[in-house]
This record gives sequence, C-alpha cells and structure tokens, in this order.
Amino acid sequence: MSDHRYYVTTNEAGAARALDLLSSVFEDEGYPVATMEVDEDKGQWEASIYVAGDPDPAFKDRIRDCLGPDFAGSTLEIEQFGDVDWIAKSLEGLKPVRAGRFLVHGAHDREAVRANDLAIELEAGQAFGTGHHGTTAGCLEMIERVMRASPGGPRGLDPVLDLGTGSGVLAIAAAMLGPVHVLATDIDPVATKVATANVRHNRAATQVKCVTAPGFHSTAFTSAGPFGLIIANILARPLMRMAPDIKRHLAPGGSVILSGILEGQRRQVLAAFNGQGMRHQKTLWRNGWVTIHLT
Ligand SMILES: C[S@@+](CC[C@H](N)C(=O)[O-])C[C@H]1O[C@@H](n2cnc3c(N)ncnc32)[C@H](O)[C@@H]1O
Repeated sequence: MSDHRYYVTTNEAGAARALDLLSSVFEDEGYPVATMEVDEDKGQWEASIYVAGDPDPAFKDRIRDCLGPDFAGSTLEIEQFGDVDWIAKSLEGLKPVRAGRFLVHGAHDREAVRANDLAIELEAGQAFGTGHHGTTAGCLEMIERVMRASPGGPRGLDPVLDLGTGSGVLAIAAAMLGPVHVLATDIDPVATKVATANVRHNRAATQVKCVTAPGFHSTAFTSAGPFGLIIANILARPLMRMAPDIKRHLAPGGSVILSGILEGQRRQVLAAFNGQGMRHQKTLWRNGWVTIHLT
C-alpha cells in the first residue's frame, strides 16, 4: 500500500482558491489539504490533498467535482510516495549536521557531540530548521563568522533579531556565541511554540524571547531594538520587500545576514539592500542557495 497526493499546479491566488474549495469538502473527512510555492521565479504554486492507501479513480472524480469550473483547464496530477517507513524517515531527518563549530542533532545522537562542538539539540518538530537545509547551515556558519569577527565581540552586536525563526535554531546559535539578547519571531504560531520549547531545551530562555509576528508588525521590535545583528532566512521576494524595515530596525554599524535566496536571485537581493545604503561583505554558497552578510 502506498500513500499519495493529488495536486493542481496554479498561481498563488489559484492555490488559495483550491485550498478553500478542497478544505470545505475534504477537511471534515480528515484529509490534509495544503498549498506550497514550488517555483518562486515563475510564481508557481501547488494545491494538494494527501490520501492514505492506493489511488481510487472515484476519489479523483470527487476532487475534480469539488474544484469545479475554476479548474476545468488544470490537470489534476498524482504523486505516489511508495512504502515509506516514517519513523526511520523522521530519524534520518535528524541526523547530526555540522556547520562551522555548530553540531545540530537529535536527542538520540548525543554521542556524536565532540568536546569543542557548539551542540544544539532539537527534537523532530513541525517548524523548519534542523540544519539539513543549505540555508540554515549557511546561516549557522555566517553567524559564527560575524559574531566572532565583531570588533566589540558578540556583545557588540547585542541585541540580535532572528526574523522567521522556525525551529529557533539560529536564535539558539547566536545566544550560544555570547551574552546577547535575541528576539526570535515567526509569522507561524506553531513555529513560535516549537522555537520556545527548543530554546528552553537548550537552556537559552534567559537570552531568547520568541514572539509571533508577521514581518515587523509587532511592538516587540521597537521595544527590543534597534538590533546590532538581524538574521532573516526567509525567501528572496519577502526579504527584498522588507529591506526598508530591516534597515530601519538596524543599529548604526550593525550587520544583516540574509538567506533563503537562490544563487540566481543574489544580485537582485543585493541591489535591494544596496538601495538602503547597505554594503555586501561576504557570500556563502551551499547546495544552490546563498547566505549573504551585509553591513
Ligand atoms: C526557511 S524557514 C527558516 C527557519 C530557521 N530560521 C532556519 O534558518 O532554519 C523560514 C521561516 O520564516 C517564517 N516566515 C515566513 N515569512 C515570514 C514573515 N513575513 N514574517 C515572519 N516570519 C516569516 C516561516 O514561517 C518559517 O518558519
């Protein structure tokens, strides 16, 4: 038996419409429905419904009926996942990852920690950020470089902002490098909850405060800032949109670390931040993604 998903490829508005339609019919029956951006440059999105067991043509017809005339011209595609051992898979997702001196690992891999490691222990959670993604690993490495090279030491960059904290991994990393206060924010309340638990688990709660906020829409930013270091691992487009806000909340002489940027988007992002008077210092390249340091 294999699990599968049915999906239509559309644009952002189409994905939102498909999500409404599919949720209204299938969510009460317990089928997860989700949308995701699959190609930022082309503005392509997928709206999916996840189904356990083998595909059933009658169920596919029900999805078609539910999507109705709005999606008459779209192909309803199917992706099968095969037999997946989810326990093994989730443990595999938590294999220890090294980035600079950081080792990000799960509780079952404590023996992998070496004497000089800065070890961050995370459990399998719902929020993004176990260190396996090129953007997280790039940020960990860049945070270490920037905080160590700061003329006033890490304290010279106090306070730090981790915008889009996900699992909280980058906020925890910054707190491990020096006696800095970190504001860790995320648009997603589930991420903020997971981050809060991870911050406590890594004994960083006296330094890191987690807050749910979309972009810079919270009074928490003005009361905690301006920031000596702003880290934002989101995506190129929202980062470019937020460039003026990032500049406004940055302390004079402060640093910005950006990731979630594909190699081909690097120049555009640099242009947006140069437009705010910021200068490029260094780029790290990992698995098609770049992490950029600007001052
Ligand atoms: C790529 S993940 C990065 C997570 C973590 N910082 C890391 O490096 O592994 C991006 C995170 O940003 C959050 N996010 C996306 N847009 C946001 C916004 N406008 N304001 C705040 N958080 C946002 C997402 O919910 C997600 O948790």
